[in-house]
Amino acid sequence: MTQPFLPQIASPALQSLRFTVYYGTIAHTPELGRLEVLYNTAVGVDKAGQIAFIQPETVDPVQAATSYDSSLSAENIDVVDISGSENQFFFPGFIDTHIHAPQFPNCGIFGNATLLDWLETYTFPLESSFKDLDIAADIYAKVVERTLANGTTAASYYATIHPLATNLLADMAMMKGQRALIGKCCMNQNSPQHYIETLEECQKSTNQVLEHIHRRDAKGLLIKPIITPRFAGSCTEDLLRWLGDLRSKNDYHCQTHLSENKAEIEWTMKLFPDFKNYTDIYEKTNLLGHKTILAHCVHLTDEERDVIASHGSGISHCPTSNSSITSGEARIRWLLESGVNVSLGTDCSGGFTPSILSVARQAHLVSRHLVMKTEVEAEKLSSNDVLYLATMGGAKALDMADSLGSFAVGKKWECQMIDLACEGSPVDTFKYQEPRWESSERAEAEHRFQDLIDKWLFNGDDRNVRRVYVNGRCVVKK
Ligand SMILES: O=c1[nH]c(=O)c2nc[nH]c2[nH]1
Ligand SMILES: [Zn+2]
Repeated sequence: MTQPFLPQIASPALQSLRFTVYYGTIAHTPELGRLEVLYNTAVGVDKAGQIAFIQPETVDPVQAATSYDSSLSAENIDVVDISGSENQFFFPGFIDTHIHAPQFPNCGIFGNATLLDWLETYTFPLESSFKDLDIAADIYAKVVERTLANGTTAASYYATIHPLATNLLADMAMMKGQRALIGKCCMNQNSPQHYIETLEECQKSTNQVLEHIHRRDAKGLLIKPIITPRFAGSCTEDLLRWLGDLRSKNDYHCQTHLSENKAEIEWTMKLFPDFKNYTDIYEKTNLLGHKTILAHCVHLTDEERDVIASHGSGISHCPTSNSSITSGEARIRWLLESGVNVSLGTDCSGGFTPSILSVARQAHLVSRHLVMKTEVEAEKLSSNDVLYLATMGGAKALDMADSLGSFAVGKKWECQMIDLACEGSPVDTFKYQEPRWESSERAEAEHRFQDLIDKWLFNGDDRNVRRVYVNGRCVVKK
């Protein structure tokens, strides 16, 4: 069958690039709980958007570039210099591993609902309107713009059941320069009559979306498909098996919801009585792999956690959603300690905010609520823990830890330039708020910076995100 003509999209994240040196403070959380800050650092970024060198404590960024490669000179490189400001720094882009793009208009609208009635009352009516491509184009443009403006350089999106609207979401991410996994939502049972597919329709539309994304970005430079059964309750066993086999044959990413709410678990086990537990449904239908992202996981048993760990699947922790629709508190330390990788998801619109910074803040607070119940102090997550989940944790969940999540030679320059003292900044910084107890200048500087990071986490927002870089290119400039 000949394919219809597909016009090219010029993505700002794939435009040609000169060798660029970024110069100033860089900060990241390369390991759980550890903040590393490098001052007066020159980071060389090559034409492919990859980090070529990182040279801390440098006085001359051009010289750093020419000593890396003698064919470079001041004329053929660009320098972005933020070294003059104590309140500006580069930080890895946020990675949102669970977001429902079509639910964006409902952010903040959830009343007193809990999961199953929330789906019926708020979510399915909105999602079903995406058969209208004008509505889809409008909302998908906004969600990509809004998440990028909040420093989200990569996102794993759920779309709706509609293949054409899902293709539009892929195009929108590409056009605006956001790295994205795009999932056509699959559901063939327990859904409203006007918002459901048969098994055959779902197979056909899933293939239509896979084909579109492969044609749009054959090498997966920016966008990739992700197999997306909504959750067990909305899929028959034969659909789950078909999707599981598709996933494993092609080594595709996969995403779904797991163990979010107690009523949901009870209902799911009634629908699938031959399975041991909720996780077993996904394991037996071949949906668990190292590129599978499981959202929520609030009420897992030890046995389920171990099965997830054995498959290397990642978890998307969605604490704003879990608080809003009263699902519970996921035990993140318990998951991390068993070797399960955890990342963060906004889960718009179960979650009310498109900002991963806000979600990180909520993850920090929810861990304290857990401690108030369990009295196990070790369950508390630190600022550096939650920033790790927002960046490196996300990179691992997307199976992109080799290229995203922190600053290292060979990784992509995919980050945000944060300014805590920009005009209109919600963060107040005080000159006299100096560290009080340090024995060395370096320790003093590190504490001062940790304070700044904490203030950013708790008081910052998108106003502090001044530039966003994806694949080495600036895609947001405010
Ligand atoms: O947070 C959630 N959002 C959803 O859209 C959904 N669908 C099934 N389960 C879900 N959970
Ligand atoms: Zn969700």
